[in-house]
Amino acid sequence: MKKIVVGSRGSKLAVTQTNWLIERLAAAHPDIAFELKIITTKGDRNQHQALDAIGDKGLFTAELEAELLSGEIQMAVHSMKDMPSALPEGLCLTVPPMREDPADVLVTPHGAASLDDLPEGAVIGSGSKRRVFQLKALRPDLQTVGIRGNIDTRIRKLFDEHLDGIVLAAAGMRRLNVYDAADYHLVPLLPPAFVPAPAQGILAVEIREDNAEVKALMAAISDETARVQMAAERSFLTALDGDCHLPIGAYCEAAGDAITLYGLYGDEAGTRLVKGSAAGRAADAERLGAQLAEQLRKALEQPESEVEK
Ligand SMILES: NCc1[nH]cc(CCC(=O)O)c1CC(=O)O
Repeated sequence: MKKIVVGSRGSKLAVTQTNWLIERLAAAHPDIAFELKIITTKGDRNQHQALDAIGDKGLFTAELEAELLSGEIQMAVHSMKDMPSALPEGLCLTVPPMREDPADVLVTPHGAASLDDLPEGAVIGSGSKRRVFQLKALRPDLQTVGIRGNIDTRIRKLFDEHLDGIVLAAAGMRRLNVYDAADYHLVPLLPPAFVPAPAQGILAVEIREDNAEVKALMAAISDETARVQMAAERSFLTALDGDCHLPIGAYCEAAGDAITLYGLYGDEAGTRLVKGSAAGRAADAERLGAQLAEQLRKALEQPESEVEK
């Protein structure tokens, strides 16, 4: 029986979503054995350092990419939103499988029904500039504290550190089956009002460019809408040369062939944050991303631009 080795980081989320993908591939290709291989990355070994402090690109991907290039694994699975915008020579992404929930979600111990229900001066845990600056634009009285660790750790810190809330990706919570729980409450922060990270909820399947065989295997479980959304959102990110030091968000709404891309861009200090949108056709997804990026880059340079409410 032919064997395909699928590489993944060892975090609970990474393993869960890689197994999700393997199950789908195995169902579509019963004659092939798909095998999980866990690979530790530099990002996994530096759990307690702030991401900003480590800060190099490919923190969670470099070791997997080395094993793709050497042929030890044939596929590497990541969260698309953690993928650097440029891939190493010789590697590419396949068309992705169906997208999970793209929204962010505020997790609270109080049972707040909306952001407005949070107490005055509430303390929210998040280390993401995109999340923090958007929250403060909506509720300027909110305080924020940095928080790191995997999803379970962050949920534990919500209680241990007596926070009023944390912001997580709905996708990760749903994949780990912790979206519904008795001891906390959820306030979905829905796009386009609250803009998620580019490609949040989409899985990246990275392969060698010359491996037509695995590319063809992925075709059986690929999703055209996710492909178009990924093209538009990632093109926006790439055009802004985005890294995690800047607040950058993008969400592409797709209704058949008609797409609308929503973007968020700001400066490092969060003193300026601009939002905008551009509409077009699915075939123009990449061009739309680059065009919206240019529009927002210019808007941010205008002295009168300010934090949007
Ligand atoms: N930054 C970590 C990370 N990378 C991917 C996800 C969730 C899954 C996804 O967005 O696809 C998360 C957790 C989070 O942001 O809450």
